[in-house]
Amino acid sequence: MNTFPKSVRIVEVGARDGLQNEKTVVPAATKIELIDRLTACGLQTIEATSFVSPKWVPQLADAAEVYTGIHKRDGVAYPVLVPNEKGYDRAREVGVTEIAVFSAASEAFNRKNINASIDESIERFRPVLERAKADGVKVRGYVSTVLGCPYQGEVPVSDVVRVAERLHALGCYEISLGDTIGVGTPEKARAMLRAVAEAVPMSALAVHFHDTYGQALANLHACLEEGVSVVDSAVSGTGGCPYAKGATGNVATEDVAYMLAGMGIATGIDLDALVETGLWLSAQLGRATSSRVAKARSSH
Ligand SMILES: CC(=O)SCCNC(=O)CCNC(=O)[C@H](O)C(C)(C)COP(=O)(O)OP(=O)(O)OC[C@H]1O[C@@H](n2cnc3c(N)ncnc32)[C@H](O)[C@@H]1OP(=O)(O)O
Ligand SMILES: CC(=O)CC(=O)O
Repeated sequence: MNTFPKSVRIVEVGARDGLQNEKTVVPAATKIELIDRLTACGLQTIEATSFVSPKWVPQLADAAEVYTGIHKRDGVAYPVLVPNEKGYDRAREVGVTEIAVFSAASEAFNRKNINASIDESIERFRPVLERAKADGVKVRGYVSTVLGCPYQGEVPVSDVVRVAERLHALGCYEISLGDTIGVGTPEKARAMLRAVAEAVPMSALAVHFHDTYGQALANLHACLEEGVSVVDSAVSGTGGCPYAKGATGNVATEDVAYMLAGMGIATGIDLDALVETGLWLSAQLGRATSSRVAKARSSH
């Protein structure tokens, strides 16, 4: 007997994960239009940008301008990535009410990505979480490299569990488990999620699959069967991390929404509007969409 959820909340990460790895800097006005279009598609959570160092991720140096420019709809969350207190200060200056902190299950990746060990990153997040609690700001936590690391290779499941548990204990209301380089396969993803769910309640877990090896939808299906009900994805299948070479985009939101609709699982998303938004974005980026649903719908 499966335990598929009745509804799924999709966390749209295209404006952040999707655009952080672009070769050219996408203009702030385009980012703002993208987020406004995504809002109109019925998404409940739209990650807007990152308040990280512009030296490390110049593509998102316009975070304040983008966050200020978007037309926020009541009931829709617009979280942003924050790596440290400086990022928290910058985010709060423009009125951010939800943030995400991010660490990894692999030491090697964490060092490359945020110049810190896992322990150091958790200590860096501690004052951020304390201030967020006092300010009434919600905090999500990411664990990257949950199914493989570009530098270390295999990542023990016990390392994923440990970091997820620590972020949850620190006060993150939800932990997103990221297959940063898209190497996972369904039964490995299922086993990893089951192990984490023994330490952190399933209701506080999300999954985040990159599609490098074409396994993301299958991984997702296995995790939905385990009962996860929050899924990260990126419109048009954009995405990638500048510090995880070789990884391709996230699973496309259009493809996730189509699969979930076919399974009778509610998302609240207007698929036609989303496909249109993804095609608009790929035109802005000057390349074809990576969404199979968008390709199928635009070929006839
Ligand atoms: C899997 C994924 O997709 S994860 C998301 C993608 N990856 C990322 O976004 C990587 C983000 N990483 C970073 O921003 C960096 O590694 C940091 C900020 C976390 C740490 O970098 P470090 O160089 O060790 O930071 P450090 O504290 O020494 O500061 C260095 C400079 O950056 C500035 N800085 C640090 N944090 C921030 C911030 N949040 N916002 C703006 N500037 C910052 C400092 O002021 C300093 O500037 P200066 O050289 O002009 O004095
Ligand atoms: C922070 C993320 O974007 C998650 C990941 O891909 O590891």
